[in-house]
Amino acid sequence: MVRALRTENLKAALNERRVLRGVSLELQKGEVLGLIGPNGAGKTTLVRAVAGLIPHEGDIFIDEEPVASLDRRERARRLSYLAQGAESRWPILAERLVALGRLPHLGPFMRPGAEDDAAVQRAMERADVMAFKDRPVTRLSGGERARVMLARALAVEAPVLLVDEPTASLDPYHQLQIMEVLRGFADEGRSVIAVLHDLSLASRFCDRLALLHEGHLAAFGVPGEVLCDANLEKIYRISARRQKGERGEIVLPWARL
Ligand SMILES: Nc1ncnc2c1ncn2[C@@H]1O[C@H](COP(=O)(O)OP(=O)(O)OP(=O)(O)O)[C@@H](O)[C@H]1O
Repeated sequence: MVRALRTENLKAALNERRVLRGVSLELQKGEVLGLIGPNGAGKTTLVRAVAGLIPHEGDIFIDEEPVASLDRRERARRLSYLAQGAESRWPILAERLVALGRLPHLGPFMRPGAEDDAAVQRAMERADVMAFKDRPVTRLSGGERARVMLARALAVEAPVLLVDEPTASLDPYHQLQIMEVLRGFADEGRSVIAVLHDLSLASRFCDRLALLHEGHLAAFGVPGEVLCDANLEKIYRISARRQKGERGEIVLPWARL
């Protein structure tokens, strides 16, 4: 297995509050890694630190290169990020918004070429948003807009994709579709870190899970192990039922403890 990304003792503070307390994890090529944990555990802070959006201590490597050695454009080509609840306030047409995902590939004064157009089409087809391409994003439903924003992140065609709660506002059909899109993206040899709250989707579609709790990495491994009864009880304060799936156990949150 080849590593796509790793963090070493990653720490971050927000307004002097220590939020990440030394997280070391790694992402393999071809892997979907689910980043899970209760509200406030530090998941968004971790992906924002990896995306270079907040100051941090510790090291981040992409393809074994320290990200600190990459310029902004190169970092944006290597790592695509979809923020939690990403929105556009401007009535830009959906296709134009997706095309913004190609900006890291364009030099100053360069116009998009055939390869950029093809990447935009691929991303829109994957996210199932071709039907909205000529509509202003401000006139789409929340779930439709969320898929357009995902298409923008996919259009970068970066080796590493970071997505923060990509299924949050989607109906069950599109939740499954987006998880299949992320799976397909990784199966092509790219890598995904997805912040997820839905433990059944996480256990079904992710290769491994990183469980954050109070800024620490509480568990890291295959879903069945990370979502063991003891972790569910201690960290999530729930019990679960389990079902056999293609990749191991699928965990269905069942009762509060
Ligand atoms: N700007 C801020 N200043 C101070 N503390 C913050 C700030 N933003 C977030 N926090 C705190 O940092 C902690 C981690 O927040 P973060 O958003 O990373 O959690 P999360 O795991 O993504 O949570 P959720 O599942 O609720 O989205 C929380 O306790 C939160 O209250």
